[in-house]
Amino acid sequence: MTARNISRFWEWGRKIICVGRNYADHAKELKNAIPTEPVLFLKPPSAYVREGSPILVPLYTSNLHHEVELGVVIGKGGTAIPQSNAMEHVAGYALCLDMTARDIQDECKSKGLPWTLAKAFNTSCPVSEFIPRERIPDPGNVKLWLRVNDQLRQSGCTSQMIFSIPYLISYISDFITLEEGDLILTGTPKGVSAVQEHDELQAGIEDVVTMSFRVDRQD
Ligand SMILES: CC(=O)CC(=O)C(=O)O
Ligand SMILES: [Mg+2]
Repeated sequence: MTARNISRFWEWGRKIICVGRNYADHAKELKNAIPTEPVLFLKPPSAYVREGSPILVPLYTSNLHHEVELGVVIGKGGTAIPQSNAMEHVAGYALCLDMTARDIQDECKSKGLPWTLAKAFNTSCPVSEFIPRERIPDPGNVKLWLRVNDQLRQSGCTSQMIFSIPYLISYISDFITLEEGDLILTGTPKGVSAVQEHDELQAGIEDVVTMSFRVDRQD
């Protein structure tokens, strides 16, 4: 059997675990309380989309938002991982978008319903190429940016995260066993806004990676 290559983790069919409200400035812009514990939700592997394929706007939303986030790719699985060992479980990183149907999320929030249709639809998780861990020696201090049609919309630094990457790995693994190939989205800084059909999204981790996606309406 051929060994699977972690650099194509999106093909493995593993979990995508997302952290919400991990930046105070973003929690404030959506008038959410600053969390005292990480807010978690999931996307299925069918959410992945790679450069060259479009982000599809679901037919049921009229307010699709971009959220640029640092993704952490798990290289070694585990349960109840101590914070002190957490970084040993990281194979690398990816730049990710947590595409969000904000109108549907608002409706779900007001009804006390889960965010699944707002967050987990097909193409809701655009990802960059795999970034080996050596290329980001300090993941707690990298700059993320996102432009829509060449206009800067998001610019933030992972130093603003409320919960650090080791804390998140440890916290998540207490409840959900982490497996090799899982991806953790670590939350978005402020500046989220709506995208439309035919928009061009560009995002980057300063000095490390850039990626581009076009937005299309679903047939
Ligand atoms: C309010 C949200 O959509 C939470 C989220 O995904 C985030 O990144 O923050
Ligand atoms: Mg998010």
